[in-house]
Amino acid sequence: IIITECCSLLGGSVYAQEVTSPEKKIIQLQHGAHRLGRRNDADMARWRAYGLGQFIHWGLYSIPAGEWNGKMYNGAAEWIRTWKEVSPQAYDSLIYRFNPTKFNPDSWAAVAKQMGVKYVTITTKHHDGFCLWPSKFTDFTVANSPYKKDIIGPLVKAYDKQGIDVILYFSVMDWHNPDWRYDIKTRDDSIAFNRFKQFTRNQLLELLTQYPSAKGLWFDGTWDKSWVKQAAFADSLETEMRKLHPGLIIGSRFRADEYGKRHFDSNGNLMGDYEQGWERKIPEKITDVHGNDWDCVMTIPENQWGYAKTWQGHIKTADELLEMLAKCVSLDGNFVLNFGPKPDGTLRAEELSLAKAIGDWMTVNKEAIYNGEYAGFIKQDWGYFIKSTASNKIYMLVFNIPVSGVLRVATPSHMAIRKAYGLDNAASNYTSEEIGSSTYFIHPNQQITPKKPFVIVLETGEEAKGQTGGYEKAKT
Ligand SMILES: C[C@@H]1O/C(=N\OC(=O)Nc2ccccc2)[C@@H](O)[C@H](O)[C@@H]1O
Repeated sequence: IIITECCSLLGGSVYAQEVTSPEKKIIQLQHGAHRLGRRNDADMARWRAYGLGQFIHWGLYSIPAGEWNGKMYNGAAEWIRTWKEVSPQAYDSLIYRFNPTKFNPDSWAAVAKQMGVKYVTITTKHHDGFCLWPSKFTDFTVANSPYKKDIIGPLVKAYDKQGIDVILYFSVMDWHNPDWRYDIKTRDDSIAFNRFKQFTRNQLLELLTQYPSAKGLWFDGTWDKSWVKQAAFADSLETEMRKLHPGLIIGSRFRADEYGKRHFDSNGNLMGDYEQGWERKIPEKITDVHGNDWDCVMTIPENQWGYAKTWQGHIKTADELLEMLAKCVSLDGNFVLNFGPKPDGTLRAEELSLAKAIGDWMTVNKEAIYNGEYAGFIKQDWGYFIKSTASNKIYMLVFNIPVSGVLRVATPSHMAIRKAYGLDNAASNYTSEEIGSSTYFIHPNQQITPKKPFVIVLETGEEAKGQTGGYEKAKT
């Protein structure tokens, strides 16, 4: 600044010096990310190709369903135990009312199959500590409910039978366990929490041993200081789980590094195999995901994961959810839609109807979603581009037709469009017109008045050498 000031006083001018930022100091970490960049093994490639997933939140919270003593809880139904109107003991006594007589995992898996999901994430234990499997490490499980039987095993079996992979959701935070602590302040806290850490390790190894076909673990309830301070323990537990279950997929929410950094370590590197930060939100552009794999988990109402008697506010439509799905896959992510089954084991009508609508669309358009990845095309207002790692085709997922009726496409340079046709039926074809360098209009050959989002397939190829089409860049 001084130089600039002197020069300006002398009437000179100082061009901005290219200030090279000092080399970013790498912090030596024992418990940070153990891998840079994406996992490139077959198990992760399978996860990357899913596109569409189902989340299931089911447990004791499904019984009150957001209502207690006739009053409605205005938070997320699965958090009702924390409501000041609810005594923890009274909530925990719900175990004696858990008896989903109409639970039929095959019917859930059939709904998921028709919907077109490739994987399901199911709550084995949510924050309330109630286990949907007969864990040997606590009495607070289905085994001691009127239902008595294991829920997770039959669910895993039913979904595996449909060819839908299973990821097990596990909450580290466990409100029922007396050794759970939000922070470690005293020696007694530390003694109790050490017991809790062993309990957590025992349950996780138990789940991986009982349900070996599970492809991954979706961790939650890991944001409190007590767990954030367990960098070394969590790191060695993650290593132990991966050794017990080669290929296991674990997201960025499980553990913090030794400086308490979560999701991304102190050097900005992703912890775990994919970013788990997109809860009820979707990245806007590809740079928001930093080249990582990621999933977006989404509720149908604003914020209800467990079954809630009445849904407040806006309930997302099938078209909204399809657009979220398209946006996620177009930005290299998976879209995971949540279902909150009723206490009797049935699914609510609104969820069944949305699953059907999404499934009907997926039946026609699934090749644009499965194996989808970022296409590298400039985003256009009419919708989303997805490139298929399987077909190598480019898919245009159209949600907003311009008044001109013509869809603009700017291809990565030197890529020409050879052919364009509708996925709904190849007869609905389109003509591509080159209007500029690597820029095209896609003209429908007939009036398109679709009622649903639709997909145009682009077959592309290398522009002939030297074919500049006479488009000279302006000299500025
Ligand atoms: C999928 C959801 O995951 C949760 N929480 O996720 C969070 O990401 N919580 C959060 C996010 C930012 C800061 C602190 C907590 C749970 O509390 C909720 O009941 C549901 O299971």
